[in-house]
Amino acid sequence: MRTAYTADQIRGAEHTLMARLPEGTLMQRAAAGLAAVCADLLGHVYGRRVVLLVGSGDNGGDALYAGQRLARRGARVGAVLAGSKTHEAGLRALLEAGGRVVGADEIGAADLILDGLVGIGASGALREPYARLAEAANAAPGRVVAVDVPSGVDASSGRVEGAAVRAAVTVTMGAYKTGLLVDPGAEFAGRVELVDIGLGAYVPDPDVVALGHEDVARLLPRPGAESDKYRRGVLGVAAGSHLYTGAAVLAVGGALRAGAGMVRYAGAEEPVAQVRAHWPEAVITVLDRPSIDEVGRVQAWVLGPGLGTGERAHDLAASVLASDVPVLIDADGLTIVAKDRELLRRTAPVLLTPHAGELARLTGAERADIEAARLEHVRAAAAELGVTVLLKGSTTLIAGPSGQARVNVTGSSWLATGGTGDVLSGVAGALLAQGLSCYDAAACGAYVHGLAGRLAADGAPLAAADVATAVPAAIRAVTSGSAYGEKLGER
Ligand SMILES: NC(=O)C1=CN([C@@H]2O[C@H](COP(=O)(O)OP(=O)(O)OC[C@H]3O[C@@H](n4cnc5c(N)ncnc54)[C@H](O)[C@@H]3O)[C@@H](O)[C@H]2O)[C@@H](O)CC1
Ligand SMILES: [K+]
Repeated sequence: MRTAYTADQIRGAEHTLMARLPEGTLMQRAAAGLAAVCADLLGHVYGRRVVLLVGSGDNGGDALYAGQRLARRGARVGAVLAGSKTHEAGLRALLEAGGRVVGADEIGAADLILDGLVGIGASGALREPYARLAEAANAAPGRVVAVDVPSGVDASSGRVEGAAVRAAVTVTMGAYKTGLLVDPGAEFAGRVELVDIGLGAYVPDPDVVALGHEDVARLLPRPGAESDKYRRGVLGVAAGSHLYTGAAVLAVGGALRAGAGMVRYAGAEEPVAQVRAHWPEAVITVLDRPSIDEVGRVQAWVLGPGLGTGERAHDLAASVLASDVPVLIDADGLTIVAKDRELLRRTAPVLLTPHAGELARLTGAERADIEAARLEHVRAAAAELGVTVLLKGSTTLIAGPSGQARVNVTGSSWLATGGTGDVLSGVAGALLAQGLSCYDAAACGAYVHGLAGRLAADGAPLAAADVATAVPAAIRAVTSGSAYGEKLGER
């Protein structure tokens, strides 16, 4: 499990820890870790060109002391001093080790660029000359390593307003910052390396959590000796229409592959024919009227993929939501409840799985605003609607109604293709039917689905059906502890 924190949380913990240590200890620990990662990236250090972008705060101090360590090992280290002031002791240390102060024109010739412009002390968009230096680093051929946080990325939220450093690696001090895990910030951070500076015992409850293999393995339901198909969880799927038959096939496929004891599919004749052809395992009800009265007992429903948004779809949604079991609402189901919020008034749990555009329809926010501040918006929507919300995207976020939030780090850009969302609804729905809470079903579903996407893609394009096929392999990888695809920043 990775736990991440806001800048204020980190600052509080650092304050407590710093009071117990000789002055400068934490910065030396940070610099040592930073220099080690840089040396690793450089391969051999002697003679290599390193340019430090040094801001006016302690983030610049970290860069200067790391530069000192690299200079001692024979690197040619130059510092671009960007601020109105500079960490004096750090600069002295660098110069004594043979480093120099250089102009921004040297950025282009560097093998490695260390971004120490701003860290958790930043506020708002980068000012000049920082913004210009960030752009120069991005345009340069050398590897860019961000100190603590890529400058221009808000450490607490992942927001990026204006220019920001695009790092190959971010070396973060003491604990992960939320903005390194949440897009757009996560995209700028590249691979994230955590340096232990002894902060662990002093951090409060995390702002956001990213599950790992071991957490998901612990949460995933496993059939016991006494399990039969009913006890393993029966999922109802209300999806597909005469126009959109594929969504039904993919949702049912995802559910079957994710361990539902049984899937009851309820739909019109056209999607029924397709579901039957693909999944003889599914138990079918052809719906003559928009009601689930004739469908047998289920433990959870998936509602919405390819359902359409007309009157008939609305009435079917109302019938599903009138049941007393958890309901996952996706795609057209989201459009229906966005127009008729009353449908969400129910006592059994609800899990919504929108992308940013669908969330915009639900809450009335602008899509661009949601994309810019994804965590804030998913949390607000969950609190306002009193449900669990999974916001799809390059980093998928999950928020519960009382403010808890998780981020999924297994996603892959190959998953951005039609139909993968339908598979996800089936996977998460199957987990709901097996008794997981909405929050756990969403997080485990996203995790397994992301991993299945990586396995299916393996560096090449995939079709949504391939993701469903790869779900058992993903579950196997999780439960056997294989490290495949677990590293942050590998996307
Ligand atoms: N406090 C500690 O004990 C430790 C701090 N560490 C480092 O210190 C950093 C925090 O240092 P600081 O609190 O000094 O803050 P930063 O160095 O992150 O930034 C503060 C400085 O940046 C300027 N600034 C803020 N926003 C700006 C913007 N948008 N454009 C241009 N300039 C801007 C401010 O005027 C201020 O001078 C951490 O990110 C980490 O790198 C580490 O050394 C670990 C230990
Ligand atoms: K930085």
